[in-house]
Amino acid sequence: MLRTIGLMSGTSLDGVDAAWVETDGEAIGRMGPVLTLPYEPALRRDLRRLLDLVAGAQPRDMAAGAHSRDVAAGAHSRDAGEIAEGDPFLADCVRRLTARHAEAVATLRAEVARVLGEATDLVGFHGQTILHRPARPGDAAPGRTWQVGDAAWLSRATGLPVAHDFRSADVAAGGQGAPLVPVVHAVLAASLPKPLAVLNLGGVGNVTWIGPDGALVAFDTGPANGPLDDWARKHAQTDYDRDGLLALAGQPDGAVLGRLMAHPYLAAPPPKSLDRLDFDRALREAGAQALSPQDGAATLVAFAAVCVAAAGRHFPDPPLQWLVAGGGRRNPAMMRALAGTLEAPVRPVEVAGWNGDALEAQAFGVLAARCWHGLPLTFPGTTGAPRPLGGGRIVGR
Ligand SMILES: Nc1ncnc2c1ncn2[C@@H]1O[C@H](COP(=O)(O)OP(=O)(O)OP(=O)(O)O)[C@@H](O)[C@H]1O
Ligand SMILES: CC(=O)N[C@H]1[C@@H]2OC[C@@H](O2)[C@@H](O)[C@@H]1O[C@H](C)C(=O)O
Repeated sequence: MLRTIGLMSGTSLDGVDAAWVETDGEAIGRMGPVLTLPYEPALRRDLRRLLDLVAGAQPRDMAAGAHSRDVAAGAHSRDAGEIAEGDPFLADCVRRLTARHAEAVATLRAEVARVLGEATDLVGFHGQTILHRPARPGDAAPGRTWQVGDAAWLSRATGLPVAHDFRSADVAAGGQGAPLVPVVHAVLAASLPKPLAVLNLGGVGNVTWIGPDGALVAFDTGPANGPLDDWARKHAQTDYDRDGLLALAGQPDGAVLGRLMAHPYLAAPPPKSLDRLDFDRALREAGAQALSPQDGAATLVAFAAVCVAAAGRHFPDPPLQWLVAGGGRRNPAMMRALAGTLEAPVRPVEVAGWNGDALEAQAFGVLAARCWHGLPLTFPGTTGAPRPLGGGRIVGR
């Protein structure tokens, strides 16, 4: 087995998660220490600005109707906006982001040596997604997904081989390029009763349905914490709605929620995936901005839960339970909304003995090992890949 460190910097832009995992890509041996290194506020702000700049003056965010129009017309904006490779602001963000990842690897390696007396063979480096525009059904042009981070620099800094660029081969083959973690959910859930739904509530939500025969259906559900974080930053001057206090003090607005629920993304069949900013325009057009801080937060939470319920309607069979990972499971308003909307029990992944904060980082350790061994990362049921597809590249092997 390979001794891996998986690194994930998610759409919440809050920091880098790192986890040590022993794996051959098909089975998981020991799970070692994990850690999160938060980004300093200036880096968070700059990454958030980078997303806006890359989306460009005419972001392909999905106002109600845009998804179906795209599907019908087979066209949406392909421009990568105002930032291109080599831009000095981008380069500076990448340098600071990669340095923080190197720090995470160094700190975790020291901890692994201390606690387990073990070394590390391979790093799985997701990088930071700054643009995600996979092809939609009917699109003639190929899609694009862009994760930034300097894998060669990280490899030199750590002296380890680094697997990276996990999504682009799938997108080039017509897949969605996301979600990638489902194959790892399936490994972890091997002994759990099926059908099972594993829900990740990050900036964006994604779900993996695992059938009794191991079949996978996975896709992004809709916005989860992303718009809520933006809302809390604007209306409560906090990075996120800690413990759901703002949302719990408000009421979802029926009219705004009704307009959001009509969004074509919810009814669109999988495969499907989202950019962090894809719903911003729809939220504005639905009138969310006019709500009070409390009602706005409650409405965003309710909408995230409605998106998850809509996702459940795309499963072949209802799940026996929903296991929830990601920061959203720490938000009592979110968990309450899910419990009120979904029919099966909703529980944090910790009930299965998993670590809901480290799951994605652990997954990128496993995906790095799969890349190393040439095993597929994506499947027709997960990203809509035309067949099981390998992905990722390794630097420093
Ligand atoms: N105590 C809490 N109360 C409310 N929300 C919380 C709490 N802890 C974390 N969160 C939410 O979880 C978010 C972070 O979640 P997570 O780390 O899973 O996201 P991510 O990995 O960056 O995103 P993605 O999975 O989309 O890539 C925070 O931005 C916040 O919205
Ligand atoms: C393009 C991209 O980075 N997508 C992320 C994002 O964050 C959550 C959701 O949207 C998910 O599809 C994906 O991440 C996880 C790790 C995945 O690929 O499984």
